[in-house]
Amino acid sequence: MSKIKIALVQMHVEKDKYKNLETANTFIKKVAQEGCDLAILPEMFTTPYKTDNFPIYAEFEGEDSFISISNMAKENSIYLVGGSIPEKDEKNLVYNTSYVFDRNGNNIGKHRKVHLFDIDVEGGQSFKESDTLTPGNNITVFDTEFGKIGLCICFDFRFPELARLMVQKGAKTIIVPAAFNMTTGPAHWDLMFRSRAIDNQVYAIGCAPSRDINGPYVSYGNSIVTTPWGDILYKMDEKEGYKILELDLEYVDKIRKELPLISARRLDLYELKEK
Ligand SMILES: NC(=O)CC(=O)C(=O)O
Repeated sequence: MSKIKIALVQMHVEKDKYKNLETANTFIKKVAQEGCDLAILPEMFTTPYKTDNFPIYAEFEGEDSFISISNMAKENSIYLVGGSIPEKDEKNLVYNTSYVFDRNGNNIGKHRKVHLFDIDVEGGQSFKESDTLTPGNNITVFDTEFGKIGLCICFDFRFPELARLMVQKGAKTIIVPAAFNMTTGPAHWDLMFRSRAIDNQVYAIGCAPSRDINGPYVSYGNSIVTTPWGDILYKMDEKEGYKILELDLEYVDKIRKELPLISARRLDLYELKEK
């Protein structure tokens, strides 16, 4: 299967977790009816993006949000990258976790954000995920009938090594539930997606919450798809909405053949390894 219809769901996130799950459900039904194969929700779509909220909204794997995302996939017979949600473990450590479900609602992927978003930009955005979150330790690639897809969360995508390791594991597409802000978004969002796409000759897909200027963290929005050639195939604005796009995965092979980068690496001189 070389063509995949993906949907970006740039939803509004509010305080009520169950209202957020309902909003996601409404969008997922709609994009499935319009023929989408795989839908993507934003980073931390069950809670306003605020460190204090994460432990309060956190759930064990298999609890309400997990079940609800799995049901959305199953009832609509689509692959679903469930943005991310705060997940807690038996030691009460909290992670920023993305779950992926197949068309039968089976959990086929899980990524815990590996690089925590700790920044302090003078005159701009400050944030410290490590106040309440613990980083994950895995590089994540999941399998579909459309081939292998890499998955990471927002700040993770700033680290070129991680994207390259996903590609070394076979990814031709990389999906990134994300939430840039009004300091880093205008400066780096497009550039980061285009850079990772060119470096790795992949489709790079970012899905963000819509912008809420009254929220504790103002999301940049602008959910995006960049091509293996580095073009922006599509970019949303800041408002709530969705977009379905067809991606041709043979285009990845074409670009990799015409402009060989992955195959032309000097592995006798340097090497990147997963530990
Ligand atoms: N929210 C993030 O993890 C990252 C982000 O906003 C940025 O890198 O900028």
